[in-house]
Amino acid sequence: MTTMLSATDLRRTVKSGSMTTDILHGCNLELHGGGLTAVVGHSGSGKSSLLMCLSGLDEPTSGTVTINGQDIYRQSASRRASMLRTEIGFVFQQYNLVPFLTVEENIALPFQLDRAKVPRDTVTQLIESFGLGHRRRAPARTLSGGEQQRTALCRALARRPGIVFADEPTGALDSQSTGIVLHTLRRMADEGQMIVMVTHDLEAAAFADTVIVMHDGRTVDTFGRTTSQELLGIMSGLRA
Ligand SMILES: Nc1ncnc2c1ncn2[C@@H]1O[C@H](COP(=O)(O)OP(=O)(O)OP(=O)(O)O)[C@@H](O)[C@H]1O
Repeated sequence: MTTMLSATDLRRTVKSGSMTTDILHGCNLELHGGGLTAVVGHSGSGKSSLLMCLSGLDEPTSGTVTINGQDIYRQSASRRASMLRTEIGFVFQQYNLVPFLTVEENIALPFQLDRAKVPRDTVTQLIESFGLGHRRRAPARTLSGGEQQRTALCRALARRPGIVFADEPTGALDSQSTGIVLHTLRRMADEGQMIVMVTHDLEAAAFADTVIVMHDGRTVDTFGRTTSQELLGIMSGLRA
């Protein structure tokens, strides 16, 4: 089954003392099937907040998020937890690796916690695709930031969840590693994996099938494949 993701009129308000801040106020999207989607927007426009709401990690104040027609915030806590484990993968800006486990062991860990068989061939293919073959037996605490980021991507993708959400997946990478990651994400999307990434890098967004533009807590536009130059023009038209 190809995964479908939709969000309708998502709003997220946070309260701190007597202060109320609307960080999302009107986000809508509809994505069908696999493919790579990029969420772009100026700093503070709400990209990471949107990703947290879409992925089931932060309940919106109002609005709905559906995955394959199921409203994820209207499920029981145990059902939502199970959806998070089986249907959704997330790569955070902090990579959340276990420092004393190796690259391979970190990727295998979610399977072991679920008492599931580790798909060794998939793990090996991912490690090679993301250029980590020479570091596979290195403990995570010895990895560079970019290597940690790529290990976290492998860990999320190894389970082949319906959707992988990634917050700035190339944020800590040099240009060579950025190229490896984007080409690998592009290939996986072509093979049917749905990937939704937040990025401030318009060159990275140009790899996506769909580009969602955020501004001031709202999704303001959606484009098909586009170039970084076109995106630069669109972004400069938005008030920073
Ligand atoms: N828990 C919170 N409490 C108060 N304000 C918050 C909270 N979370 C986010 N914000 C504010 O909401 C706005 C959107 O934040 P968010 O991190 O989603 O933006 P972003 O587009 O991902 O930014 P960046 O590109 O800089 O990472 C920012 O102004 C941020 O300071």
